[in-house]
Amino acid sequence: RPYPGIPYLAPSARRLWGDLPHILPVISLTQDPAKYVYSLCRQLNSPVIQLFLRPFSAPIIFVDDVREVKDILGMRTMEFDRAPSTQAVFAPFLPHASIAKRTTPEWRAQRRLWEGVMGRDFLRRVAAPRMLGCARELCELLRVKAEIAGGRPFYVFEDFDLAAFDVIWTVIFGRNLEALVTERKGILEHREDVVLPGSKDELAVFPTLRRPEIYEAVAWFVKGVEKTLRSLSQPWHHWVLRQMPAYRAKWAMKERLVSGLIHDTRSKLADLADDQLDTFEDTCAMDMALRRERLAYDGKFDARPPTTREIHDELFMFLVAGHETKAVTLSWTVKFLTNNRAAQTKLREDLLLSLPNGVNSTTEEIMNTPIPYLEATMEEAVRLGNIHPRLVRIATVDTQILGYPIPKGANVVFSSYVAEKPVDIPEEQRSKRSQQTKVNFRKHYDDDMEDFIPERWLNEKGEFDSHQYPTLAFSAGPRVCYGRALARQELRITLTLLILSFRFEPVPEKYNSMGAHQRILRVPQQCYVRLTPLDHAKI
Ligand code: HEM
Repeated sequence: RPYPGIPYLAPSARRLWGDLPHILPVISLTQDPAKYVYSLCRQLNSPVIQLFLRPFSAPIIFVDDVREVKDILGMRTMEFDRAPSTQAVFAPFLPHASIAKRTTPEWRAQRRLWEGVMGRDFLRRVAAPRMLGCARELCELLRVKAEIAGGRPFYVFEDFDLAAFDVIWTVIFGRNLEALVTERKGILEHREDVVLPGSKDELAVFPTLRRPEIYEAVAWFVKGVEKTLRSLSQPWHHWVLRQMPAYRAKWAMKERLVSGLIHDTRSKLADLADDQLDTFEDTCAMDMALRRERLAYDGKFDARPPTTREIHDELFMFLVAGHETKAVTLSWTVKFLTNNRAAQTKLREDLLLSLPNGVNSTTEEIMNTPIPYLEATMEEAVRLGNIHPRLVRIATVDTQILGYPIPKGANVVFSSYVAEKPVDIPEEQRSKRSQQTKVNFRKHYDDDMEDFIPERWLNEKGEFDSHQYPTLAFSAGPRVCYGRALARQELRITLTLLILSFRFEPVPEKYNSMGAHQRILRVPQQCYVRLTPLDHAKI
């Protein structure tokens, strides 16, 4: 039954399959499921609509208005919280991780243990050198592939994914997985198995190699989360999954590995006196969390110490949340730059001007040199890549959004895409705060928002200005993305090295779709590159 007072398509409310018959043609036309909802808001001329997506279930309320969404996520936290549907997706895989919990004092305490991990000192001192090392390895791998491909395009998403996993593994656990090095050696060993068609416009296909066991396990669990997300009965689907021998084997391996690493670190810290613990130089996120845990047990820290199970799941959550997000963002960035040659050239020129040591620049040089066009490119890629288009919440009280009544218990999906032309709303209909925060941004919309234009983030002096438009790609408020500083730093380092190491040449039209699949994230349907390695002496 529709919620009263919220617009919807009348035929959808009378049909078992609700809005699905409307959604499918739009997907085949736009190759992008998110587009249906944006267009329905315009069709119904309302920023708040309801959709019927599952038989015998309550409708889902959808809100598409950047200003109001930012205000609600940031300020109205007593009215909206983590939705049970999101909890149900993560709980079977990460039952004790903070991502699956409501915003309670217990959740806050759990988060507090990991506070320093996204702090500037840890990110610059510990994470940045490792990111630079992995970015160099990624370039080495791509150089080998480009040379073998001989000017043919090839699939690159898995290389980005492997690179992101290598980074998050070493940042979290302080050990080297060396997945990229192993992959490069494997490609060289199996060189004769690469399929090289006669035409340079056809794909070079590289053999699939064995990857580290933990990488394969995490990839398997991520697929499990995706399938659970799509299934009509999430508990039933997870029960089926748990019966599978593959699930049990991977779960047992993951349990052994992560528990072993926790145990080793606790033993390393066990002999340290309190003053030594205070000054101990952490070499990874696990060091930092377990050291803080020891101090907490010694009464030096005012939060309830999280349990070992919570620490275990939080570590695993970082592996899951912290690698595919970055690989997908990098994939979109590379696609945008491939199709915007002028932006790619300008970025390379600015990098060369700002970083005289080019690919040999240090992390300090890459991180501390202001390079406005690099910052603008990243912001624009994150905005337009739109990898997390929906933020799902439950209304915890009877409330309203833009004057539309929202009943307690309703599932509300907030759009985080800053590109659609806003539906006209009288200013007085907005919350007081959203009226006031309007001044925080120069603009909320331009007619070319569907285009990739890094310049939109530069002010008249040519400086990068993050307040040119609202941003929502990492969400907002207490449930804002926990890894955003890490993700931005890694994107900066990796993109710098990639653009200085390769020219991203145009890819044949049939391998250049800008369409997306909606999985947990909004993933490009195609992610191919055609690379010309750059000789720095000659650029
Ligand atoms: C460009 C890359 C990334 C993007 C665009 C992104 C985006 C997001 C968004 C939009 C959310 C909010 C979801 C919601 O409110 O429902 C989120 C949550 C989260 N992200 Fe990210 N993320 C990225 C990278 C990372 C990385 C690298 C990590 C970890 C190392 C991470 C860890 C998390 C965690 C733990 C949460 C859950 C926060 C909570 O408990 O509410 N993310 N991310």
